[in-house]
Amino acid sequence: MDLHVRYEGDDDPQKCTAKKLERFDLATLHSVKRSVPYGLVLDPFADKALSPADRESTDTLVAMDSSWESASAEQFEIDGIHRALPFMLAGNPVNYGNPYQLTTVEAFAGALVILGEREQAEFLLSKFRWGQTFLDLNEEPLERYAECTDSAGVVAVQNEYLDR
Ligand SMILES: C[S@@+](CC[C@H](N)C(=O)[O-])C[C@H]1O[C@@H](n2cnc3c(N)ncnc32)[C@H](O)[C@@H]1O
Repeated sequence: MDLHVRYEGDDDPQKCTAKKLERFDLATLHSVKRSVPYGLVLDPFADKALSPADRESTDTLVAMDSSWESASAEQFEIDGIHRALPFMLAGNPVNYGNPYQLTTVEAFAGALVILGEREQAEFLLSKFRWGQTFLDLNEEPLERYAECTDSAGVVAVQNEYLDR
């Protein structure tokens, strides 16, 4: 899938995972909203969870890279199909083990696995020393989300993890 990032640029560029993806030519960064192409927008404020059914709608995945401190619903006012990611744990050293607050590369990778593009997910994560940790931590839920047919199924699986 084509990966695009609405880039706010308020995080340390040395640590920013979107910047690193750009350096490897794996994602395109956009500093203005209007240049972001229409696609599936990874949006933690969205009402609907991403599911394999979304794969049919587009070949374009969009994330919004800003620091979590400044992330607001307004920043996600991007034209596209907005989806939240279901329960997953961060594998990066800054937020290790925390649910939902993923880095941009983790969000892309989790979404790609759910959408049936595991190879691309593994390739992105291979550029990060902790990348495999993300896949290991979330192996079982990711596999189960990827087997669901729709968003309701993904939410039902997610609820099993939240109830534990
Ligand atoms: C807030 S930025 C933080 C990026 C961080 N500075 C980095 O270097 O990767 C992470 C982005 O990944 C996506 N993302 C992360 N967790 C998500 C979730 N639970 N649901 C949907 N999208 C999510 C969103 O596009 C979000 O804006």
